Amino acid sequence: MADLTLQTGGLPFRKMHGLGNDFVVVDARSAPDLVNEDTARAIGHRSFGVGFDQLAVLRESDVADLDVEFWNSDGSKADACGNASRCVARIIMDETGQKAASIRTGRGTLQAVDAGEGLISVNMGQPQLEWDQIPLAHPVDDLNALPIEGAPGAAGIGNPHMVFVVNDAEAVPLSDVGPALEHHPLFPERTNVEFIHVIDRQTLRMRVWERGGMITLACGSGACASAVVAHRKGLTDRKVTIHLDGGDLEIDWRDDGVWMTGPITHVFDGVIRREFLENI
Ligand SMILES: N[C@@H](CCC[C@H](N)C(=O)O)C(=O)O
Repeated sequence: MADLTLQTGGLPFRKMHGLGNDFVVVDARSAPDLVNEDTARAIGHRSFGVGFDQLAVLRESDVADLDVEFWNSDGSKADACGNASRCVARIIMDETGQKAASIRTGRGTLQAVDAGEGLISVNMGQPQLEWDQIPLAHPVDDLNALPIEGAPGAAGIGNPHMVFVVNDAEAVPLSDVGPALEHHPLFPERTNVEFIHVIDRQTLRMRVWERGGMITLACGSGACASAVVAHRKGLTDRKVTIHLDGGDLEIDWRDDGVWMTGPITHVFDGVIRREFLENI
């Protein structure tokens, strides 16, 4: 049973998504702050719970507009979630009426801006390009060509990513190859796994197996890592459009960090019933 002191009838939440990468957002400024590994896993179950790719918990911050914590549906935590960061930025902008927002995550404090036409941009910071920052288990000769079949590249965006350049990302049997790659021993904290193919110097196609054990329709940090790896391999410019299963993200690796721009959707609000939470 979850350790709860629910004063009310349950746990209010927002359901949001960025390109089909979907989130339950719990605002712990006004709702019980009860998310832990067990509640995250239970709420995240698509048949027995609400279902999400990530859960975001919002808290008061003394350095940014909000502090945010991210959980995967397997109950693990993630320091970064690009698409959820864009959703949280929209919440802040709606609350404040401002066109900019700051969000403190495990990745650091991120800046986001309203890019107009329903788009939100967030600066995911400079990529982590040292083996122990990503982290890898040990140094490698070349971060752009890891000693793994297929010579993937690696980059950290606050979370680890392994990026394979392939001839046809559509043809990759993600659910067959994803689990073993997520748990590859070179990545002691597991890893997100992206497969990209180059359409032209400004355009990539990407599919993703996310750490946490799932295929998602989009991964913002994965799109940033893919853009960084493709550029470092000499395949693309610093600014690219990435076609994901759920739609397009624009990634621009600028002097001040990797900016990601795309749409977000607030789908509905709900309340998780007290009885459900008490029986986890
Ligand atoms: N979907 C996210 C990434 C979520 C975290 C990831 N599964 C991890 O464990 O690192 C995004 O939009 O960045």
